[in-house]
Amino acid sequence: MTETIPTISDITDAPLAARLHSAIDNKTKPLGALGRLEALALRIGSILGTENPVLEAPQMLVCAGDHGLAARGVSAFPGDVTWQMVENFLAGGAAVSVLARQHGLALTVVDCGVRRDFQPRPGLVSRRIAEGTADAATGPAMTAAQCAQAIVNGREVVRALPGNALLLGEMGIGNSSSAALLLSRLGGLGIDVCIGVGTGLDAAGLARKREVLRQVLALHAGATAPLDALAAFGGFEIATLVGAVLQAAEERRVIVVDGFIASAAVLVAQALQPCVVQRCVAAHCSAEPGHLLLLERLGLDPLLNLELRLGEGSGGALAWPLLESACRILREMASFESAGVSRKDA
Ligand SMILES: O=C(O)c1ccc[n+]([C@@H]2O[C@H](COP(=O)([O-])O)[C@@H](O)[C@H]2O)c1
Ligand SMILES: Cc1cc2nc[nH]c2cc1C
Repeated sequence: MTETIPTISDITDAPLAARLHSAIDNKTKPLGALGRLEALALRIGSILGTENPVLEAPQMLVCAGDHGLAARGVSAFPGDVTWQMVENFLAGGAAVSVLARQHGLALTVVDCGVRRDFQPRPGLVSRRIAEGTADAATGPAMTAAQCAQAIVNGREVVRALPGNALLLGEMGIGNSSSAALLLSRLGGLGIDVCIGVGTGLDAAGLARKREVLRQVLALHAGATAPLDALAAFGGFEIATLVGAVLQAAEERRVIVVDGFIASAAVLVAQALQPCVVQRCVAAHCSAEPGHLLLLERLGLDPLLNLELRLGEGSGGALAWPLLESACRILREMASFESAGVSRKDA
């Protein structure tokens, strides 16, 4: 049986980091001229434990689930959009479907608890906990047992996937509320700065979301431990992603973090096992205002700032070519010595 929380080791390796630094500095370019791509190359080399990293069989994992809280009008869209978008992912028409195809990312969609049954088909993995979470405004979104099961599910799904890179994606109407609540509780921030328009609330909708989330936070004042907060605020797709992050970290895969909601899953995983973040690359900074605050708490610098607020893993897919370029720079760029290029005058 899979344990819920694995121990994630510290992968700090000073001699390897020094070799990577010197390999990057000896490439045919002025010192530091490849900017943040150099830090990215260093990070990927450190995660994969080599000066010649090759990203293999990258996996885009989109976890989907419904939220009881969505019935309280905290989203601009109806809950049915969760299952409709799962169909769209599988039919190949969603943004993440298009971008995953473009970049050669294998797409797996996990039904973690969508309020609708799906016909089995390739690319869909069924790991349903229930037909959506309970309403977090009246009690915990999930039980401790459901939360633990969702984490184990995420671990098992990733364990069965090939490759050494995992891109995180999610879908769930109402899940920007879960992410805001998790950030507030685990990040020690007032709820107001953690809330944004999500799928596009108007001013009245945003005011309603603020009011609902203040009440939810107060109802679960005692849920301060990471797993208690996760169970209180949901959702199933976030808990499944927590398991996916823990498993990928244990296997030393490169973890590409998407927007606000995927990052909230990493925040929970970090609270459980701080070293998971060593394996993470932040793809982008979402337009959802809490995301920047969340990334600061993770200590991650986002690669892109395209004002995305879509989720699905779309930002991870867009950032993917940068990770591939960083690896190619390490593997294929000539050094001053090998190319016979003169160094800077002393
Ligand atoms: O990832 C983000 O930064 C992001 C920001 C805003 C919205 N989303 C997506 O929109 C949904 C959540 O928004 P909401 O308004 O329903 O809470 C969910 O399906 C997410 O994938 C995602
Ligand atoms: C259409 C739509 C697509 C999405 N993809 C991720 N979250 C979403 C929310 C909506 C509403």
